[in-house]
Amino acid sequence: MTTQHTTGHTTGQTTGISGAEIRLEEVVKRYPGQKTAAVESLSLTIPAGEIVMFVGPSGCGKTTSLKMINRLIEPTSGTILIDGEDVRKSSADELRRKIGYVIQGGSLFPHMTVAKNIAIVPKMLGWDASRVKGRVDDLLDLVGLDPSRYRDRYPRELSGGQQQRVGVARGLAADPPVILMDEPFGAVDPITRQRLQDELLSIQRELRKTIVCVTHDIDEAIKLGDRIVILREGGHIAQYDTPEVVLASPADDFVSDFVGSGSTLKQLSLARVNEVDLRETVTARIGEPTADAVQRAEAAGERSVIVLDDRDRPRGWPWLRQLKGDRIVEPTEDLVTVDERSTLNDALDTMLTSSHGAAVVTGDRDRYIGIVTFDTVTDHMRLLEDRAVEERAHEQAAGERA
Ligand SMILES: Nc1ncnc2c1ncn2[C@@H]1O[C@H](COP(=O)(O)OP(=O)(O)OP(=O)(O)O)[C@@H](O)[C@H]1O
Repeated sequence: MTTQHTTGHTTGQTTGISGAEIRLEEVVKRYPGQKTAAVESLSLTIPAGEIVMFVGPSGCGKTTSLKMINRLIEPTSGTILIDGEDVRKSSADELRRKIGYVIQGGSLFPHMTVAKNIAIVPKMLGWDASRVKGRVDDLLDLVGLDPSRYRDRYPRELSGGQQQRVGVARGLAADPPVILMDEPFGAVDPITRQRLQDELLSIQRELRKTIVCVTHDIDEAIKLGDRIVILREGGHIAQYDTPEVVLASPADDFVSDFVGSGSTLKQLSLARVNEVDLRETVTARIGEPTADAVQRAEAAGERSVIVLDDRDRPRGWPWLRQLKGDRIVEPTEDLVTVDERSTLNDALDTMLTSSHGAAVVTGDRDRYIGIVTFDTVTDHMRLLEDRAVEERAHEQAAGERA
């Protein structure tokens, strides 16, 4: 699949970044009849290829700011530049090509199939039928839906999470350098939400778009954001920084109240699965004789095996006693995995739904890379707590000296 943006901008071509820089310069939005502006004067640079999360209390101007970028809302004054070009000078077609848009629930057209929903923008841009078809299948694959099973379904025949995946595919359809997302995962249950977030991180690792995403959820902002913009009323920036800095040194009381106390659990949201040691375990292939897999596992002292498909994707994690009745290894339906870029917090949630006290970890394109265990996470928590105690002692000693 083409991951490089090919419409003329040069940002990051050598580094694999396909996103474009976004600059807001003193952008103001005053709705008719409003006494105070919804956004008073917002200036901000969003680097190419990064995910920037907008958070803040209800009504602070997050959605207004986002929609001004693709001109769904016209700014009252100020300038917005994408890759140095003023969005006001772009035609509607150019904006569609440059900016994908994903909102809660995917907002799919109910009377159109999945394929038609995804193809809307490419068709508007005049792509020929075979290119559109190829693109739809690529995108379904990218968002983890088997094209042959899902392309001809209607939105009502999909779960909420699947609809949201199609919504993401539609946002990516014309390979735009910029994707805007408004509460994209707000309408799904926590486990699906976590999966969709993981998938977004995995897709982003591949595509390196510039993604601007509005959320109510500070944990989602910490997890997904390369940077977080915390807005207060009137679209004023309270802090704009990496999640690490926002958590470790909130700019003021407003930010620390909003972010919540720097508890160990919050710190677990900062640590990624790929930062701790993963454990190897025995794997088996779908279709191989069960006896072989059982023998390998028993020789290694394991009581279960991870079942992989022909593309190394985990498809089950049976106990050996469950396997013994079958002649060949079969997939099971209920395996929940975590992406290597997931937070330890998510891994912990996933483990709580598993009888193994561990979670299966996947990398690019959902390939199996190992397991993360409960003990590893609790060890890491202990390490963080020790560090925090040390830091407090250090600060106290410094205070006493002064
Ligand atoms: N079309 C409109 N006409 C008048 N006022 C509006 C309009 N849209 C939004 N506002 C007001 O502008 C301010 C910012 O709204 P906006 O939707 O951008 O906030 P938000 O931070 O996204 O809020 P939420 O988190 O509740 O979605 C609010 O005071 C809102 O009432």
